[in-house]
Amino acid sequence: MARPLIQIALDSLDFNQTVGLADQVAPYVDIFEIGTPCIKYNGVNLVKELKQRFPDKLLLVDLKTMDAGEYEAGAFYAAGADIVTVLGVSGLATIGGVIKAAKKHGAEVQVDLINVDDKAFVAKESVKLGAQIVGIHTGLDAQAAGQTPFADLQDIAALGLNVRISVAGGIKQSTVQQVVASGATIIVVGAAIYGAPSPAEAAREIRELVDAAV
Ligand SMILES: O=C(CO)[C@H](O)[C@H](O)COP(=O)(O)O
Repeated sequence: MARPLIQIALDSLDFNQTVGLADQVAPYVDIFEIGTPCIKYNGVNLVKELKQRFPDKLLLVDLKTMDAGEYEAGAFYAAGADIVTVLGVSGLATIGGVIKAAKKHGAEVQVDLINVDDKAFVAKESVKLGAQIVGIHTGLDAQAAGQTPFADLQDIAALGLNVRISVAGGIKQSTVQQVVASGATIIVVGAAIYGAPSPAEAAREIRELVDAAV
């Protein structure tokens, strides 16, 4: 099994706090995710700053695009994004537009299955269109209502699609090995790292647990 990648969700609105957190956890993570509220607040300048400071990290911009896929995503790929997210609920035309923009920049696309009813259908069609990653995602509001991503992860992994599977939604030390065993190859962690007394220590623990699970 290839070593799963760890993605830190940088979900603060504050530019300097975001860069500071990235700096603290950099030794333990593979992907910096600029979270949706953060990218809306800070825009392309933050993409450029993180790319310049951390050229060896993958940079995911969590646009959660809903329309105008090629146009919206293009600017973020041009600024340095390696991966941009598009919503599965947006429809295949929008997903296809983001894939077109990604191809122009030699970059990748993650289709976020958050709130998609027929996740298997959208995952299969996204792979046919050329998406490299599908995201199983229980959002922050759904987490607050008690939902988790675990059952959906198992269902999508069981399809055996030729695609990387990302999982997000309250993943923490006690669940990280379970999601690796279920087939996730990108493990997204936000609050369990940035909300910890020592984010660097929390990220180090997650790294050790993920590596031990392979
Ligand atoms: O994309 C997000 C919310 O829409 C979050 O960044 C993602 O859920 C990861 O954060 P956490 O680990 O705190 O759930």
